[in-house]
Amino acid sequence: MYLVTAAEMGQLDRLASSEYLVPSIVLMENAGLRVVESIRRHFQDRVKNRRVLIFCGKGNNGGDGLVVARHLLNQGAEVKVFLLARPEDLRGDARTNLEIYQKMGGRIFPLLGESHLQRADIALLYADLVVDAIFGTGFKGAAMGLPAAVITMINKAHRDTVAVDLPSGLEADTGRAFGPCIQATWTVTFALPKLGLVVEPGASYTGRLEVADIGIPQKLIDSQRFNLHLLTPAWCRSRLPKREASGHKGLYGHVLAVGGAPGLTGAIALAATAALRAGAGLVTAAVPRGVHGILEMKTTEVMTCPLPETPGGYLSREALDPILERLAACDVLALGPGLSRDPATVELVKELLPRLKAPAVVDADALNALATDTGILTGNHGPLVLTPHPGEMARLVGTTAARVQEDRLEIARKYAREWQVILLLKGARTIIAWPDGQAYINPTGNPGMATAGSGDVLTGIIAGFMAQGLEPGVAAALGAFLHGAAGDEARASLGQHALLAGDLLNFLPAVFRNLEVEAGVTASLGRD
Ligand SMILES: NC(=O)C1=CN([C@@H]2O[C@H](COP(=O)(O)OP(=O)(O)OC[C@H]3O[C@@H](n4cnc5c(N)ncnc54)[C@H](O)[C@@H]3O)[C@@H](O)[C@H]2O)[C@@H](O)CC1
Ligand SMILES: [K+]
Repeated sequence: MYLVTAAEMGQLDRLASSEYLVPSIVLMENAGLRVVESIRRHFQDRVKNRRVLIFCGKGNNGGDGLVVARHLLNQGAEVKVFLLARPEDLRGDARTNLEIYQKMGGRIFPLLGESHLQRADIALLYADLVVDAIFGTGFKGAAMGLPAAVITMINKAHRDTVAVDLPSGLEADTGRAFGPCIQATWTVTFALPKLGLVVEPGASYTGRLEVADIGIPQKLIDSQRFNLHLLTPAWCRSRLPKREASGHKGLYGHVLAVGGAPGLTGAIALAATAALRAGAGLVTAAVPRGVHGILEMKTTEVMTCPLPETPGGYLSREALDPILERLAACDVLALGPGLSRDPATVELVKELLPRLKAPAVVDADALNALATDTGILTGNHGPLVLTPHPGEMARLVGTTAARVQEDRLEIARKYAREWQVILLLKGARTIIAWPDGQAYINPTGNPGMATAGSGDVLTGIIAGFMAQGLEPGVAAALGAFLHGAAGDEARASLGQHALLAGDLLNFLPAVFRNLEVEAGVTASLGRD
């Protein structure tokens, strides 16, 4: 599903009216109606006598709020509209909707100064629901003065709150809030999700996200060349590798996982097992000779291969040829889990990568090895998926993790293009940037997954998908979604504090099953 900026959404709204002759007031009516339907679901269809407070700004977001007010009034709710503008300041469709509402006897309370706040504050004590229609995509910068005071007052009241299109105070394009911002219980956004709703901290202000169809012609949406996407269950389902009725393990690819070091065999065991869980037919884990026996004990379905090691037990430069030989019989390399930063191993990685023909997933200490010479990435190389966390990304590009976090999307996109790799930048709302400029944002996952070994599982899943023939970019996106979804399943059963990376392996089957059998999971996300 496309993710859009405020300007892109505005352009769609305008083209719907100018090219397809959909009157803008029809779009506003549809927007308001979708919010009313969502509110009805919230109240299990019992809206009569519900006390609903609707806070409206002077723009079209406020206009949507007035449509909501009219329909809820018709349906017997006790509606109060607090208007953060003088009625005569409203223009166009918003003004029309204000006038209709007033003609129906709807009540408007002005919120124009400090002296008006108290009435709203008291009403909030008794409210069953707050509708936030103060600012939408037209908002920029920080809420200050009276709107800031109103937003703070609403948040302090801790009432169920539905945000219309966006939580007020949030910037649609950045997901940042430079002043107070509505903490929504849920948000009904129109036509397509806005970027700021799905990246942090915006996603936390947004609450549960619903995407509502307001009648923008699908043909118009399809004709746009947006290059930012939100991963959805429907997208993932349609890209799951197929299993043939007559299939055998040779059909589903062979992953070679290279990594491991003394004290770090768990990482490679997790990655290798995850590749099998993702459906790879065969997985071989190749590790330093000294820890080979340990890996044999830890894993059952995984094949293992001992490699030359340094006196300290780390992979040595002599492992290069055996790895290349093994790889000739494999479809994909997963490089990095538990590899260590021993200088000999770093040299091995730097010699190995330029010689790869098979596609590879490069993670953990293999990324740290690359950080010592990113010339490998700017030169000729085979298909690569890099899976850095912000710290590893910072080392790769010579900056700090904080700077990477400030500009996650642009940094991921820039280096995916520059290095011609699939760049999966981990963190809350993982980004998967493709070299052609397309980028995907993953909505699954939770803080319980910030635990040792979680990244190794992701590496294995992606490699497992690549082994089954998926394009590296699709494998990375699908892998991120399923990995996060397994974490969400694990949290639902175990809570987030006790979650272990190994639990992700155990919950992956449920995630696959849900994707395979659950049609229509995306209903709440609208059209794909
Ligand atoms: N045809 C359309 O354009 C449609 C628009 N819709 C709604 O319209 C919204 C966009 O409407 P608008 O473009 O009128 O803008 P908004 O209603 O989002 O609000 C913009 C108003 O806030 C002011 N503002 C911006 N930043 C501010 C700040 N930091 N502090 C104080 N005031 C600030 C602006 O000057 C403007 O008056 C969407 O979010 C959506 O809810 C829907 O009705 C669907 C159709
Ligand atoms: K809003």
